[in-house]
Amino acid sequence: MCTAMSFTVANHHYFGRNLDLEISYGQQVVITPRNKPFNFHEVDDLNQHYALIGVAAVMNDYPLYFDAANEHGLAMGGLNYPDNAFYADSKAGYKNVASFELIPWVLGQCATVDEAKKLLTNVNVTNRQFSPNLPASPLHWLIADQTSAIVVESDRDGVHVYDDPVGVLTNNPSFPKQLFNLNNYRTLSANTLANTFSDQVNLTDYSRGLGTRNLPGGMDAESRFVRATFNKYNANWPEHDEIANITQLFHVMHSVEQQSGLDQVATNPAKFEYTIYTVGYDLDKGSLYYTTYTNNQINCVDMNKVDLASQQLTSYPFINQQAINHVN
Ligand SMILES: C[C@H](CCC(=O)NCCS(=O)(=O)O)[C@H]1CC[C@H]2[C@@H]3[C@H](O)C[C@@H]4C[C@H](O)CC[C@]4(C)[C@H]3C[C@H](O)[C@]12C
Repeated sequence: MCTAMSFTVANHHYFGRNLDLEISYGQQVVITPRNKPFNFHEVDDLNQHYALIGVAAVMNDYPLYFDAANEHGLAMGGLNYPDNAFYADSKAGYKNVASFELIPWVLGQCATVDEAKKLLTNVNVTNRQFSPNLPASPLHWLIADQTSAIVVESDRDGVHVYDDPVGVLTNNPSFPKQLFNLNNYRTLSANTLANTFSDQVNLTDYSRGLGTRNLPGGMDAESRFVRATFNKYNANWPEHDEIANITQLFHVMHSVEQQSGLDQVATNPAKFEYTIYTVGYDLDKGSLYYTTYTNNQINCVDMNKVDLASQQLTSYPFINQQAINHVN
């Protein structure tokens, strides 16, 4: 499972993502500069494009992005959508883009969600594999800029592009069902509540936080969708303090993280999914902040510190070593 969300705090814009999985693909933080060509199989190559920063597995010098943001503050993440995602063969008259090409194709040439929506009209997400040992993954995608968000789902009946008014995405079921399910939680509250049970029954407010008692705590994707959305909208944001905002963003993302041991992998019962990494993109500055499961310290990679006019990928392996601050 995974969780992604966009945040806007006063005039600061962020995009967060947890990658929950039991295996690693050797992913790193990867910056693709403007002149490193993106070659696609059926749509036009992008020889010059917007620069990207994100998390990717680099195979044959090709960045297979899990999530990324471009220099204009458009961000995108691919999240598991098993049993629902359907990728078709190439179809005449469509923009045929393989699932693994979608992130560079969109972020390479769109600066905003509106531009992405236009580009995505008439797209057909194809079932082409990157290589024989990397079959296409069943994904859906969250795309967000500083002001809005959309979700892209390629189902059996075609590609859907939904407005995402809450800027959150997890996994199954499909996005419209996740959004509708929020209605079931409309009485959740971060406030101290009155007794609406009955004025004939004496019920006391015996503990702080009772308004969140029915906030779902599960690892499942529906629970995380509700929890992530509630926590995002109710978190106090310091607004003008960048470090405090980043810190709060990580608190929200970690409120839906998967602790190892809680989510068994059905096909491999000895394994458990866990939050391998959490990223928080500063969409205004082009910085990527991250923590990993074994390193709670927030690390930062700034895309503007590399030569964005070059042609070479720059990769930074995740720092997984826990940094304990020994005080005596
Ligand atoms: C599985 C990952 C999503 C995390 C998630 O939702 N896990 C839940 C697993 S489960 O439902 O609970 O079983 C996704 C996110 C990005 C994906 C990767 C990226 O799409 C990049 C390439 C794309 C290639 O087609 C396949 C390998 C791959 C390297 C993908 C492997 C895998 O599908 C990743 C890592």
